[in-house]
Amino acid sequence: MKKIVIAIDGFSSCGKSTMAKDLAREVGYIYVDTGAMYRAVTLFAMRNDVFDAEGNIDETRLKALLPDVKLTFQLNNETKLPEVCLNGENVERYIRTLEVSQHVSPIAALPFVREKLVEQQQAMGNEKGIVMDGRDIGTVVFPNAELKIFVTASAEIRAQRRFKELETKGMPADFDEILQNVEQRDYIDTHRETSPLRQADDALVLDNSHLTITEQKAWLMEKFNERTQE
Ligand SMILES: Nc1ncnc2c1ncn2[C@@H]1O[C@H](COP(=O)(O)OP(=O)(O)O)[C@@H](O)[C@H]1O
Ligand SMILES: Nc1ccn([C@@H]2O[C@H](COP(=O)(O)OP(=O)(O)O)[C@@H](O)[C@H]2O)c(=O)n1
Repeated sequence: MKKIVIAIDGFSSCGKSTMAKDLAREVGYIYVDTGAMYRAVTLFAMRNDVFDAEGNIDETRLKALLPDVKLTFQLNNETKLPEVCLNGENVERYIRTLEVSQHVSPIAALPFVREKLVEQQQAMGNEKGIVMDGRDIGTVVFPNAELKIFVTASAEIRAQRRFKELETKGMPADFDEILQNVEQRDYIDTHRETSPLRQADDALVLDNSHLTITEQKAWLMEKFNERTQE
């Protein structure tokens, strides 16, 4: 069967990585969470005094430090999923906090940050057989991807899903704060100048507001089978 590239984009917290991971596991493809890469750079910026007390970014400082940032992925033996490492340190458990979520979109809007990460993402897709999720995968990273999905769901439903997830992970947060963060990131991600979040013209749209994880998995599997058998 021919190997393809699958690009999954969409709004924050709508289930992109859940779908992407499920499919990759099922068909034996590599899964890449590009949001984790932007989150890791954000964690690096937070640890290295790139933000001032008001949350403004010292771009000159970040630009100077960025060549020292090395992102790699390490397979978790239990979950069999790749986890992001920042200069060799597995930072998976630090990058999903609300604090990182509150700083990530302005960092991801910086062209010099995107340039570095997009280059690494494109190199990972050279051999195909990859499922990548993010905001600009079908539009910028892999404009020729054989299968492009654009996922969406209402902001309230997305915030509820994230709320439940943080609670389960033992990182409880305020629902209104999560909702505000989801809406704020959607705004920044869709309005930034470089590679804004938008649906690729040839993407299939999935509103999964009222789909279960099992239903969305089956939907994606069907699309995958169609594309690989064409
Ligand atoms: N269809 C669905 N119904 C209910 N919860 C879902 C669904 N899809 C994903 N989730 C849950 O929503 C949360 C966010 O999903 P995730 O895949 O991390 O979203 P994204 O990658 O788009 O940010 C996770 O806790 C996940 O288990
Ligand atoms: N390809 C990508 C992936 C993420 N991002 C940025 O990184 C942030 C975090 O991405 P994520 O996928 O982890 O976000 P969630 O939807 O999982 O909360 C997004 O809000 C975007 O600002 C991006 O700009 N481009």
